Amino acid sequence: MKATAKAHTNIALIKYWGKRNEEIILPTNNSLSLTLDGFYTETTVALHEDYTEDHFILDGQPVVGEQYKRVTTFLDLIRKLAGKNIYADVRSINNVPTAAGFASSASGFAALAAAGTKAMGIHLSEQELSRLTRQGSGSACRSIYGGFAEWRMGKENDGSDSYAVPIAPVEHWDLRVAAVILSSTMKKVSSREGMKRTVESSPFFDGWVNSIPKDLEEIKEGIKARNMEKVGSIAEANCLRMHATTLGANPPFTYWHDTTLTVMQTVKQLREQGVPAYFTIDAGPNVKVLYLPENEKTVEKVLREIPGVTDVRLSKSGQGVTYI
Ligand SMILES: O=C(O)C[C@@](O)(CF)CCOP(=O)(O)OP(=O)(O)O
Repeated sequence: MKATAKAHTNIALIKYWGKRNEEIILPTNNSLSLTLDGFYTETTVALHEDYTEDHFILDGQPVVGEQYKRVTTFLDLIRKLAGKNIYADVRSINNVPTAAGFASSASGFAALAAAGTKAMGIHLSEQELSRLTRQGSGSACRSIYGGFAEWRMGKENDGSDSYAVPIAPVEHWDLRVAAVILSSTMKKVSSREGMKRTVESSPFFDGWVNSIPKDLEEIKEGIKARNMEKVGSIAEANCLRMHATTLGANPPFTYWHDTTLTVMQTVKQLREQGVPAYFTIDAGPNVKVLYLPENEKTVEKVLREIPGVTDVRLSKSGQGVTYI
């Protein structure tokens, strides 16, 4: 059996930052994201009776090591669900500028979960697919849906109630995102390592977690009302609170470098000039800027002129996972 699926990456407006369970990936807080049209992964899973292990080709290159291990471990979950001990040839094409700091693992694991379950003959609801995808990479569970999605952390220890739910479809609001790509040679602390260190050692972590419920409630009201100022300011403040936790970790760290700060200041200047733009930053130096369609030309021009910016990639909100 063979199946192909396409999934888009997503940008968190309320960040997932902290795990309460590393093994099955359970978070310390709810999160909320916007699925993006511009960046996606297409994955084909083909089952082979004669294989004794999985084969994984990413953008034409065989994958080995840690990345291979994460994929084959994830496929074990699907094999267990299907009650089949069969291996697969997995081929993924990433249309995600990994340099853009987008978690290509988000679109990658969502596409893999969809193609893998279909190839194995398992029919999951979107909620069940999101719950499975979560165990590949937390943020990926939100990419099952298009538009705005919320990952509910759940209360159970087995993860049975930890999955994403749709908040508003793509058609609800044409909110745009510009991925500002910076030339960065910084050694990155992975989101997984960064979260772990922060949870374990940052005195600011509890303040971060306690701030989420109010942020989440208010940003959902803002999305419903298509209120750019409300959604943008909450997203920006939430991102700053997330990154504040890293400064308090032991050893302290930050994902930002000089150009990151310049972009943040430029976004604030755009607002002072009457252009509603807001930034958010994930586990890397790159900045994502939220803006409205009517301001696209101004926003792109201003961002491209910032020294140290190597590219600006524009995206609309995108669809959830689809089968090709
Ligand atoms: O996307 C967000 O909510 C915020 C972040 O991007 C960081 F800012 C976290 C992404 O974490 P992920 O790569 O999903 O971790 P995994 O579960 O260890 O694979």
